[in-house]
Amino acid sequence: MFLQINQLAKHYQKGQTLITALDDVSLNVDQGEFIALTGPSGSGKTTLLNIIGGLDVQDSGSVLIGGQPQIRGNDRESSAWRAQNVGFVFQFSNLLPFLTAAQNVELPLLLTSLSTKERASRVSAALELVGLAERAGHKPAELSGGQEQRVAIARAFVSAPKLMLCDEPTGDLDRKSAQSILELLNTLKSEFNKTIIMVTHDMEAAAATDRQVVLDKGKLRLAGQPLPDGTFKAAGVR
Ligand SMILES: Nc1ncnc2c1ncn2[C@@H]1O[C@H](COP(=O)(O)OP(=O)(O)OP(=O)(O)O)[C@@H](O)[C@H]1O
Repeated sequence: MFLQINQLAKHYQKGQTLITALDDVSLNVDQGEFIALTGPSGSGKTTLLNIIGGLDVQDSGSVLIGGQPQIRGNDRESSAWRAQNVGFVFQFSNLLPFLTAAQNVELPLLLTSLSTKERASRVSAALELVGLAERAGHKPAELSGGQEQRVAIARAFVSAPKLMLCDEPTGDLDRKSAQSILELLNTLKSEFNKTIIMVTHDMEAAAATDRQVVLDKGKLRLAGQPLPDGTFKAAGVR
């Protein structure tokens, strides 16, 4: 089992109120699985994604990636751990506007010991993979929304993480661009054996994955095989 999430709980204190963001969440994910994480607004999806990726800390419970606990924090060691293990893709591409596509993709590699030449070769391979080799020298403002998201995926992929965590990656895109992003994520899964967890409100996007997991008020409710009409067949949470 590649990703093991055991009995996670997370609360936030907001004034006098204690908010339960995650309540006893357990989930196992195989290497090479593409999972959709769905559920109403405020159900804990982003909290779960951030805890898996080491950006947030749970109150209790554990997360093992490849059998190892995460290294958390904001220091160099935890940033390097994240670059090697987890690739993040967000709803908005968060590319740095003053850097070219290639320079944006290179960013996570600056934390590694790779040489300039090795970095350049990884960056071109990643841009090639997302179909944007010819746009390497373009700045984000010169790219379409879908292209920007492809660059963001190349940036998440370039450091060769086994796990890709995507928070509404198609949320800001038109249907056609969204479709091509979903195809790209499926390529990362099938050709590179990446494990992908994608938060989405879009049932069509969820149906493009292997399995849906639903959060409701911080509890994992159901997991099942998505059907083409966007509904899913209930199944036990593994
Ligand atoms: N930093 C924080 N401080 C206080 N409460 C928070 C914080 N982050 C999240 N929450 C609360 O925790 C709950 C879960 O939030 P989370 O962002 O994980 O939900 P979500 O399912 O991703 O929502 P959405 O679909 O709207 O993005 C919500 O009630 C939210 O208000």
